[in-house]
Amino acid sequence: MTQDELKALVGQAALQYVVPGEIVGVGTGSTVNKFIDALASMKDRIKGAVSSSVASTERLQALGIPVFDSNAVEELSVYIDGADEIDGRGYMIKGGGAALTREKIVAAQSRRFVCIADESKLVGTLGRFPVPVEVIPMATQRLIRQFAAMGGSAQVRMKDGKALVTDNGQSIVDVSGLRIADPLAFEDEVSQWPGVVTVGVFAHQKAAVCLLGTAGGVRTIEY
Ligand SMILES: O=C[C@H](O)[C@H](O)[C@H](O)COP(=O)(O)O
Repeated sequence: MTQDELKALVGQAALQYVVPGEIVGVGTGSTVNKFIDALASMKDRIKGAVSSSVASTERLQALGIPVFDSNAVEELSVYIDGADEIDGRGYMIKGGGAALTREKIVAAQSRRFVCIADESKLVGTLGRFPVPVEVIPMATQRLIRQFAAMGGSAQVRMKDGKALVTDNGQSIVDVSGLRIADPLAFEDEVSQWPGVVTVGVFAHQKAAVCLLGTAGGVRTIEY
């Protein structure tokens, strides 16, 4: 099976976690796009979605799925999203699609995070994928130096020759060369640095379940 087929497989499998009659939290990315397409088949049985990005909102609305503001909803039963890496404890790196801040917000208002990923995303220790960090642009260079001091190499993410601008009007730095043995401590530390909006390590908002797409089918991992 191709990676795209594995993504479609887990996108479809995630439907079993959607609670009929409720609003579902929806992440961002190529795997979630498969989930959104599958969700269209049950759009008449759900109230709608809270979305984590402009891109997902547009896709949901194009399929006729109502999108609610996160402030209009107190708690969601389930949040479904992909990951750039997930480890054996359900800790993740996210933000390869630059949507990490809104993803963390919607994950935080959800009781259960269901991660959908193809098997290439499963790692022993987080850090092979450069950690995305959303930052306030005026803090970028100082933060790059702070990451260097902890052994990382941070680069501003570019798009069309300019610093990428997130849905929230901020920048992203991608930090490579880190080995994140203690994701909770890493998230806690970096989140406190002035100028950091969101660090793309999801330890406090970790996955409760991972639906992993493998050549042998969907493997369900509960944490
Ligand atoms: O910002 C993007 C998100 O964190 C995505 O969930 C993550 O990058 C995985 O995306 P994909 O399913 O495209 O690999």
